[in-house]
Amino acid sequence: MSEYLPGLEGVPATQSNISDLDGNLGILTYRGYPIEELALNSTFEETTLLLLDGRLPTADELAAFEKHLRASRVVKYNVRDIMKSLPATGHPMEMLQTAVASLGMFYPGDECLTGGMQCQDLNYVHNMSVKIIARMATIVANWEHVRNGYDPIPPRKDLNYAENLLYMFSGEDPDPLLARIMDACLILHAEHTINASTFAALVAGSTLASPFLVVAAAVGTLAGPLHGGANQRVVEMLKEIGRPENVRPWLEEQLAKKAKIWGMGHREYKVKDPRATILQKMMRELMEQRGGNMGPLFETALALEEACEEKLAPKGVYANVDFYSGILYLEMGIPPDQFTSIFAVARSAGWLAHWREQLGDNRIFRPTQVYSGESKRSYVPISERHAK
Ligand SMILES: CC(=O)SCCNC(=O)CCNC(=O)[C@H](O)C(C)(C)COP(=O)(O)OP(=O)(O)OC[C@H]1O[C@@H](n2cnc3c(N)ncnc32)[C@H](O)[C@@H]1OP(=O)(O)O
Ligand SMILES: O=C([O-])CC(=O)C(=O)O
Repeated sequence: MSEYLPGLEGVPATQSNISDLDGNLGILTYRGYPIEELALNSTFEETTLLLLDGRLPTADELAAFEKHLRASRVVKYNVRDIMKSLPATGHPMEMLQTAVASLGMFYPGDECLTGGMQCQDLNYVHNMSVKIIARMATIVANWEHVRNGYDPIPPRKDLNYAENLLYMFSGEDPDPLLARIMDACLILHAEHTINASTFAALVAGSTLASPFLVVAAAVGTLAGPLHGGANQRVVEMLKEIGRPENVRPWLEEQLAKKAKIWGMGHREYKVKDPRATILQKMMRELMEQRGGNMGPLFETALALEEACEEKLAPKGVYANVDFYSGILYLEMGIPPDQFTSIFAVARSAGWLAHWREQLGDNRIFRPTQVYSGESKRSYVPISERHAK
């Protein structure tokens, strides 16, 4: 019998050439390029094409891709009507999963199947990927207005992906610095090897489900607080702590209760997540640009990270990507329950790159289990059963 490893820790579930990480050194690369270089020099559009195609595009290729993305932003009014019918009190990730799945209903067909085999049509795979990645931002930003009883703000073709995302939230021309920070955030969140949501996407993709359902499966998986949903919890936690001087007694109490410290810990990293280092630096630079006052949330986060290092570093638990992202999103006017949706917008690039890779050499995911239930027994008529 094979050994059961809870959470599949250390079990290779796929072979991929999209991204790689070294959890002991805190190194993350997309297609071989260090994340620090991409965050500094690339754009979300260019990084997306890198993830999808495997190489950095030429200027012409990038321009054509950007044009295609810009032309694909509008969401059909039927999808907006579905969104309008959803309760405003629901979580934005539930709306996002519903809306992405419903998008697929407008593009029916069995293009994923070629004579019962996986899709070999790279044009179809690329076009569907562009459709989904472009519309993710529109759906997420539209929801902000729909749930507040307003008409959504239509996308603009003259703005890049990050600028347009911020514009669709606020209705105002985005601040160039905040737009550049959002662009870097999207790059940092675009891909991360075989995390839980990417695994969910692969499992769905391996059944030859449509790309809309692949992404819907991944959105649902990202939503949980042990994964992407942690970014919302981090800001709620920092607000609860309130001030840096409250950190230590609060932390003692949480650890005594064996409670989770949101934004801390990672299955793969045994050092600080390199993305958290970049996000923290961006937050510091933003605050310095604004006169040097770090603000209570950021100061509390810095104090909490320092206190956690004493208590949790011996277990290899350090800040992960979700620890500083939310504080940055707040500065951009994004409400906390939309933080994970912004993560999903970015990660759609990685999910679809993995979908394409999976289709290239597909075999359905069907692992085995270690059965731990009763051995064979005979059915008991209801009249002969007794409460225990
Ligand atoms: C984008 C992302 O998904 S990044 C991750 C976002 N998630 C979070 O921030 C939620 C908080 N973190 C966690 O729950 C975990 O660290 C996970 C889910 C990320 C990783 O889980 P696992 O790899 O299964 O680690 P596991 O839960 O076994 O933790 C190992 C040890 O570190 C401790 N630990 C791990 N994370 C934390 C934390 N955030 N707070 C307190 N203790 C922690 C565990 O209690 C455990 O201690 P023990 O050995 O004394 O029992
Ligand atoms: O890799 C993981 O398990 C979670 C993570 O950091 C991500 O998906 O970005």
